[in-house]
Amino acid sequence: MALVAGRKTFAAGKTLLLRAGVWLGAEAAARGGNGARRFVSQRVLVESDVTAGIATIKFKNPPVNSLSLEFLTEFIICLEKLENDKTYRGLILTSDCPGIFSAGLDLREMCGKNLAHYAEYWRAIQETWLKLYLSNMVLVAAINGASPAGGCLMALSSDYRVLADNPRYRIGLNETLLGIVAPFWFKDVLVNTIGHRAAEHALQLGLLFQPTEALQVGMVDQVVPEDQVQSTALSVMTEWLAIPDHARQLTKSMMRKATADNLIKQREADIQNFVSFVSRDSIQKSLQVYLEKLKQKKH
Ligand SMILES: CC/C=C\C/C=C\C/C=C\C/C=C/C(=O)SCCNC(=O)CCNC(=O)[C@H](O)C(C)(C)COP(=O)(O)OP(=O)(O)OC[C@H]1O[C@@H](n2cnc3c(N)ncnc32)[C@H](O)[C@@H]1OP(=O)(O)O
Repeated sequence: MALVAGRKTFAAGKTLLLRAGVWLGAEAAARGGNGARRFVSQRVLVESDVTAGIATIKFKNPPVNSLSLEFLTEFIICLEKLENDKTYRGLILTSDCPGIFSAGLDLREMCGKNLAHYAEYWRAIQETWLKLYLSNMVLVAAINGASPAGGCLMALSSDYRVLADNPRYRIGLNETLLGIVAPFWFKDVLVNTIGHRAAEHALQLGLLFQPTEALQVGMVDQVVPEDQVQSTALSVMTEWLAIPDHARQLTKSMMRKATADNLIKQREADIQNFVSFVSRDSIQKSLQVYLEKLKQKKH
């Protein structure tokens, strides 16, 4: 097992420092005789079935799988490894944290930090989304927990969404409830999924949908009993993998390219927008109040 601290080159010639020890010697991990491999990194678990060509990424960033910079760094590396390894044609995204798919962006990365940090963080968010949204693999989200904001975006960026039937597992882009605004590319992905009118309604009110509502509005494709989420994701994956890759990939690209290009052509401006927005005193105050409310909820 090799622990490395290095540099990861991102688009636009920028680099993201790998702060965390990240395990890159994945292939050396336990490799069963049945074609099963298990990659391990600190915050991202990758299990794979080589024979079927299917990998499963389990988010493992307790307590709530927030998208911290360290988590995103590991996640991007895992995604790249899978994308570049032609063994894998399908990827299931799910969570290792009971009851939470992902709490979305890590609010601590957006509070009380300097401008360079906000820029670095936002670039990692953009990179994660572009890699997910444009993946050549079939992506199925097995949503086994709450999925607000950035967590919802990860699910929406998949090709198919299976949500556990538990009223506590709400999903949606709730940014306005935090006093912030969903970026235009979050909005674009929501519009592509549920249509303009429903997206406008959901975004303005920051709606978090319960499973039956999410199914009704088209935010997820299937709602199943909690203990059937993984098996359903797997059988959906098998169906999708029956389609010839080249035809499916070109079709996916045809459907998604314009949305991704919209961000790609203005990545730097989008970073600057985020930095100037999030560093405003009023926004910092809103985020701090929201974080404080989350903390006090327990007491
Ligand atoms: C002009 C516009 C230009 C540019 C755009 C600008 C800005 C917009 C930018 C970005 C868009 C933002 C996207 C986001 O994703 S923001 C994050 C939104 N997420 C949420 O609202 C979820 C908040 N969390 C919850 O609702 C609950 O925690 C949850 C349902 C996920 C789980 O509930 P549970 O009861 O199981 O746990 P808690 O006790 O609430 O939490 C445990 C622990 O974790 C901390 N926590 C929770 N969520 C976050 C988070 N997102 N980031 C950081 N920390 C989080 C929580 O405070 C608790 O901490 P502690 O008390 O210390 O244990």
